[in-house]
Amino acid sequence: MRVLLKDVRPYGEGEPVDVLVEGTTIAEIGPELNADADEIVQGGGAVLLPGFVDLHTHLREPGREDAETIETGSSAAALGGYTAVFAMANTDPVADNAVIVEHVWRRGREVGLVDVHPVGAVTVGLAGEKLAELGTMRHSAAEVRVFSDDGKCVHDPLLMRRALEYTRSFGGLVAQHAEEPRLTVGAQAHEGPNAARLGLAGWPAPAEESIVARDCLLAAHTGGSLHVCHVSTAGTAELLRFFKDREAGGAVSAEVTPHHLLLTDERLTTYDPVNKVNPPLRTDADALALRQALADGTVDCVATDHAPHADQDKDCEWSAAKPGMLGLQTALGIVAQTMVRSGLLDWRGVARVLSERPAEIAGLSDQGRPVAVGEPANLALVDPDAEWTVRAAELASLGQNSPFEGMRLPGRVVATLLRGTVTAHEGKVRR
Ligand SMILES: NC(=O)N[C@@H](CC(=O)O)C(=O)O
Repeated sequence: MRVLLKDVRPYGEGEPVDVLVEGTTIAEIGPELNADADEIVQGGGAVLLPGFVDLHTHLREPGREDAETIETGSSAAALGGYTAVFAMANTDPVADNAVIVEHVWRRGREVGLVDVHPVGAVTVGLAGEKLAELGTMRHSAAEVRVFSDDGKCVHDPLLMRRALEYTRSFGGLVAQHAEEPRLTVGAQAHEGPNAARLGLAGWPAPAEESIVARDCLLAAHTGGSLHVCHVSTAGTAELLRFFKDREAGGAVSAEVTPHHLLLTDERLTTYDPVNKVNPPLRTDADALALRQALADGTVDCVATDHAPHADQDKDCEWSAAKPGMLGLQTALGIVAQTMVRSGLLDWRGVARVLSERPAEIAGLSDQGRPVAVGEPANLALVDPDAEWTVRAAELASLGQNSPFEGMRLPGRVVATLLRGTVTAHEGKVRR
């Protein structure tokens, strides 16, 4: 199979070139290639990037196939420019053993639109009491490297220490949902004037920051690898800056979500649960600090925390609604808007935060690679100028809980290629 990408600009730099993909790899790059191809994708000067890697996706299968399935979530991922996603473990049953992670991994392969890497739970049933069989999941067919109780915090410091020590022995990573549960009992919104005015119980910034500080100390002490999920406060960015500068032995990485880059708790006045998410939308100052931290590398990457929910879990009163937002098909647009249009990142920077760093953090050798001859053809082709309007009903996810409904976003994904095969083109998935 030969696919010819015409008139594309790798990393948005220089004059347009053609890129010939042969089999699974990039075979040739040059101006006006005259190659016989089975398929020609017209780029029209669009930006060619390495395919995106999402360290934080909820695919809901097994258990809540009314909200998302591995198939619908994979479609959303391909349409969003992703070539690999990490499926969080908070399914039902929980992905805390080899049988479940192998099921998720196999189903991802059957669908074939994106590499689905299951995340293993850190503790049995996400209960925070006993370590799950991390080594067994590591040595299963799914080869799990990333472990997380996301949705819940591993709040027992001794368990967290053991998880960091144990995963270190096989090059694994603990991705922490940083939320001190004693400080967020009943919490509904960012603790501040808006929550007070609206009568919503507050989720204070130190509930996140105290766990981040503790875990950075534990990572340094154990030499384990910590990844901080969905950083949401300016204070967390400051802590990461401090700990990353110290080079104290452990490896610390962090992600920010598109919604925390763009949205704030000003949106809560309508009490529309589409804006309910964990950690909560915070202040303007937090969002600006997070953009800065992403631009200067303090926060390594963007991860979606794509969290689809069925209508009955969102179309209800605020306190009963589940937290979470769709993210896979809008991530690029929001990064383009908040980071590229603002001048904080160029397209090489976008490749870093959406592809290269997440692939490195997760230890993927065939993703996040340069757009260059001989490299695997995992690619996202992006029209930087095309604006589009978000319509949740038109997104591939089963859940429709997008807070970006009706928004116009720049940066449209024209095509996605997974190992040389076009998985999405002009808004349609290829199966
Ligand atoms: N991020 C969210 O708001 N929701 C996540 C889990 C969680 O972190 O609560 C989900 O699984 O729905």
